[in-house]
Amino acid sequence: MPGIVFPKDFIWGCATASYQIEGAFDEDGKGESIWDRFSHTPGKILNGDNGDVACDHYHRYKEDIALMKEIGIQSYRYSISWPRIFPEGKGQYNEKGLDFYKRLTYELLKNGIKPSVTLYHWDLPQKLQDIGGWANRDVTDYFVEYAGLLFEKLGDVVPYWITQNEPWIVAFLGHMMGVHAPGIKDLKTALEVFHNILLSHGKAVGAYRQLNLPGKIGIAPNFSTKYPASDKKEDIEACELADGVLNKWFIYPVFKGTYPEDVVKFYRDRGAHFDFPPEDMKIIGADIDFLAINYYTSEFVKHHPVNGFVEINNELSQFEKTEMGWIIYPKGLYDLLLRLDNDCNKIDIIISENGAAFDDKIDENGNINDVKRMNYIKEHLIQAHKAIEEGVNLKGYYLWSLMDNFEWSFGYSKKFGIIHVNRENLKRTIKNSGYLYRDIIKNNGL
Ligand SMILES: OC[C@H]1NNC[C@@H](O)[C@@H]1O
Repeated sequence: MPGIVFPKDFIWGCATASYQIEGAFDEDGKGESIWDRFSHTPGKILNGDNGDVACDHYHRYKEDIALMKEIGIQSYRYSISWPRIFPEGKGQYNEKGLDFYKRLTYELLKNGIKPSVTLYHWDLPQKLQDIGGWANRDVTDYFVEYAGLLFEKLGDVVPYWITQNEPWIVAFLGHMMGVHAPGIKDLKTALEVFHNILLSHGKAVGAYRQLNLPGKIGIAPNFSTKYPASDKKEDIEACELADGVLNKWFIYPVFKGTYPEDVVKFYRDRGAHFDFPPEDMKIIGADIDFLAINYYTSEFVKHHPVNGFVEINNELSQFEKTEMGWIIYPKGLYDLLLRLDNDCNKIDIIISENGAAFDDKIDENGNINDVKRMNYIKEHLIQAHKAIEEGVNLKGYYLWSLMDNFEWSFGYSKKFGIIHVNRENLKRTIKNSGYLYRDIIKNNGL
């Protein structure tokens, strides 16, 4: 493979999220989050794991930033824990909580690492869940109050802001499947939550614009590319529906001012319809500076007589899978990038998450030769580069994740890090994938 070189100003980053790495779940005035509540509820998380300590990043952030510097990370995507800032979700803010993020942000800047801040990565203050959570439209205004404080306190030094992480996961895993916090299982609630999260995003973008800040603001949906399992008409239609439920359900409201009609009908036919003021769509469609995409895998789709579609990756033995059971399908990233370039008016795109969980082995010398993760990274970067050559405005890549961390309902059993974290003593060890990433960054390519 001839040397692949990315554009000279391409951003090489890595990503984490507050609940997954910080720990200090009740320290310095932090309020309870819905993930504190969920992970403290017996039976919700594998092995009874929780984020009480996590990777103790709250206390070890300087050590972690030193590791980022050793690898050469140019930008660090982290999320802010809303209940650390507003323990009750609104009202009086917690100076000590804000101080942690000031210290973290300035330590990054001191080390020449660009901060990329995600305002919401799932840890809603429990007090807001107690009044309905994201299904309560008032929470969109409390989100703007929270975002506004951070814009005011950090907006002059943080160049990249992401309003919401994976609205679809929050809405459907948290409010329809019940496998994420707050553990609700109701389709209508999930649809209301999804809408309110997009509404909160649009309102926060509006607030950001009012302040004339020097940075850029976007949103980070999760996408996966859908392929029909056969060229049968019924499978092609099923694939269209699956693409609508996940991908179009985000793209249409944010970029086309409406929800996709076929999917609205799909939900209405299942007794779930939600109403909202039509002027919401203008707010949701606020102009953003970049689209941040989280891509891990793709799905092959078949017709299903009752549900309309079924995803059949579990039956596909021809693809290697990660520890999450997700097929490794790098071309899905290329196809997604070309599609988004077309559907989203050639907007600047950042890959805000891409990575893989594997069952890493530590050798007798304490080294971790995680070849599968190294191959995953290389293969996806090759596809990303192909998309750039096709004219896609891809501006950066944030690897998920900097370190092994709390993988939601799977607890600490699934490891995505390029840095290993010993669960006994929290010792950090850079894996061979971390050294590979160091070389990729140094060479600005493969
Ligand atoms: O499953 C891997 C990642 N996916 N996107 C959201 C993150 O919080 C997850 O750890």
